[in-house]
Amino acid sequence: MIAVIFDLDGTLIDSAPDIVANTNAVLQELGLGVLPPAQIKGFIGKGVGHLLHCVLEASGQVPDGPLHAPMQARFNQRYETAFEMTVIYPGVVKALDQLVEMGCALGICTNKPIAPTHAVLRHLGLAEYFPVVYGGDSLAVRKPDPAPLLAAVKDLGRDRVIYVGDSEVDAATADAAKLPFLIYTEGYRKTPVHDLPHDAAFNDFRQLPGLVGNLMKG
Ligand SMILES: O=C(O)COP(=O)(O)O
Ligand SMILES: [Mg+2]
Repeated sequence: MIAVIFDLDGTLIDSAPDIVANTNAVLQELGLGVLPPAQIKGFIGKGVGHLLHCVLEASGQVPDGPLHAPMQARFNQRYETAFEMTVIYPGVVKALDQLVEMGCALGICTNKPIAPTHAVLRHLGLAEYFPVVYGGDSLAVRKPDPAPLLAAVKDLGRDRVIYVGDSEVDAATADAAKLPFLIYTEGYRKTPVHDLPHDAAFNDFRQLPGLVGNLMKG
């Protein structure tokens, strides 16, 4: 039997508008100027610590200097309710229902911290699909280290597993975990798809159950 494990930001949900707003609100609280949304969006993918490192650097501050810890505390405080603008990508719910009907077990492995991950899944009505959820702070290491993904694989207890994500980090994580990888091309990736290791690419969630079905057969 098969398990399908998903990345979250840029894969199942478009959360960038809230991450951008949260970042700029914190920058303003600290008396720093706001950054362009596209620039902040480019920093998503390696967890909050890395995002704020890049934001401080782009703001002309020392990336891991004295502002980093207070900024992270403020960001995390807001993060658990920062989902007003976050939406599920089109076709995701139907695809998840179809995967469940096909007998797949579903999980999440994201670099978003676990508290806002659970909060946004509940808020969007997605929580019940995922008995196994690993966040960026669930273990001592995060993606691209394969450990959280491999822990999710172990918890789901299926003999075949596919990882689905949108980014360079997800491709590297699946590669390190030696798992088949499906890449959703409408998320926050910066690298051309053909430069990333992947088994198949899709731009519409209506394609996903068929791609999973093909990998199950192969
Ligand atoms: O929080 C991040 O940096 C990205 O989260 P993701 O792993 O769900 O894409
Ligand atoms: Mg992502």
